[in-house]
Amino acid sequence: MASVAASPAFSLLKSTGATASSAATRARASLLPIPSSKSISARPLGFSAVLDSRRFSLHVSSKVQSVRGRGSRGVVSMAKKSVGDLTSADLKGKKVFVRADLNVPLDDNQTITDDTRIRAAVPTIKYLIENGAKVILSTHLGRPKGVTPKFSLAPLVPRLSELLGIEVKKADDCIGPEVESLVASLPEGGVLLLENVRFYKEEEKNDPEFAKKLASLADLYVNDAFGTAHRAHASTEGVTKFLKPSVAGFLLQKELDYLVGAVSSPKRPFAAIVGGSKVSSKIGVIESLLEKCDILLLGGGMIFTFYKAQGLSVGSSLVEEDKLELATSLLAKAKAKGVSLLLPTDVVVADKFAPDANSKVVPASGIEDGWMGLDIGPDSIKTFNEALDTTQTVIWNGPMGVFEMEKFAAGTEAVANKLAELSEKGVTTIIGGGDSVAAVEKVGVAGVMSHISTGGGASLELLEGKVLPGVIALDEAITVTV
Ligand SMILES: Nc1ncnc2c1ncn2[C@@H]1O[C@H](COP(=O)(O)OP(=O)(O)OP(=O)(O)O)[C@@H](O)[C@H]1O
Ligand SMILES: O=C(O)[C@H](O)COP(=O)(O)O
Repeated sequence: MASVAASPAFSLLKSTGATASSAATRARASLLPIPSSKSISARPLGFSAVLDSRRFSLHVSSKVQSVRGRGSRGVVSMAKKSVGDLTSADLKGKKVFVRADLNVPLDDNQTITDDTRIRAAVPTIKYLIENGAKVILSTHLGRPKGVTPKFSLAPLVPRLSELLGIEVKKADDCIGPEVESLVASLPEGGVLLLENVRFYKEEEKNDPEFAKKLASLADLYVNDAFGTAHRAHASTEGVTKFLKPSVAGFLLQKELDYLVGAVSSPKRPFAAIVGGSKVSSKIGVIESLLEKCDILLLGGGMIFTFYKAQGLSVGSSLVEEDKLELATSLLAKAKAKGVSLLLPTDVVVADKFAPDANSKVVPASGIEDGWMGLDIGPDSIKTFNEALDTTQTVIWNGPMGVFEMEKFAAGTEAVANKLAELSEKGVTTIIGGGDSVAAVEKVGVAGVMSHISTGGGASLELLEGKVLPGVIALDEAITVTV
């Protein structure tokens, strides 16, 4: 077999074995849905190939679906390079700049109220520690304007240390002599947490000089900050120009695997559930999913724009008057594409937007003046459940109603419970960030879903089919072996 190196990634891929039992392959295998089709067509970056599907894993970049595999026609591998492609030979003693998204919520006492993002960052950091790297960990917290004590990363240190099982050191800055000396004394397997990178306005400006200073601390770069991958900032994008290799962390890879991979090559039937407040904030997502899904279930505040576009009365429900034509065109598009688009047939209406409002269930055609729809009704839940029962892949973004108020939470909770039930039966269930994640957590079924995104804005942009700057900047891993 002759090997053709198609990018600088080749030597690393070759050393770890593109299809062998590398940590990368193992990590991906545990995360990935195995495509069911016999042959897979990949069209990445002007390169296309058809593989036999005897032995492969599937992973993706934000721009392309990639396939890594060995078939009778050889090996083709196209993806963003992953931290798992780096072995201890690549990592031992190396200073690795890891950009994570540890932007966690803190209460007034500076106590972390949800550590999901810290836990999600652990696999990459542990992998680096175990392979003898010196980890220089960077993140933002909040949206500070300059140095702001309440946005210091100090409250994160104890939880990070606990989860990693080592004492994490913290710097009081993210660049400069003090940081450099702390990096110099960092042992192999040690972790140094840099102070909030957004204390410098240069971060969000993606200032090249600032990026260069960050990069000068390390030998190579790992981006695991999926939640911030839609931002072209110095620590997410700028540094890649100065650090090679620049690779994806396990979390970033997993998010891409699900939000692009499983959505682009779903086990079918594939259903998308889209809710939330306004159709205007979900146009891109709906349009993109209409290209891929078999069933589209709509809920949340946006349905009233669709109702009104169909000539129904919506009382004082949320309506975007300037999106009526758009709603009509989305319905037509679904029909033209053969997508089964289901709008709720009944709704829970209230006489005011308040937890103690009077409420009742009415058919979609029966919303009276003075009443507003705040949840989908029981008939709709039944119809949605029946539709979901036929599926093999489901992605959900946006609540079905005002789930923050108990009276209007039934629709959202029903979807969360249905997805949990399906997940346990082997259906791939993906929760695409934002309030749907909060709903799944509230119902207590987060643990059974196939994937819960750690990104709000980033997951929306990915579902809209946008290229994320923090991903596209990473090294390609393209190998062709014939
Ligand atoms: N019928 C409704 N009327 C008014 N608001 C609604 C209705 N249904 C849901 N909402 C509200 O929509 C909000 C969520 O909408 P949003 O578009 O932010 O969805 P999301 O999933 O959180 O998206 P993102 O990922 O962008 O955060 C919730 O606060 C919920 O109360
Ligand atoms: O919480 C988030 O969505 C990410 O951490 C990105 O934060 P930002 O919206 O402040 O860039």
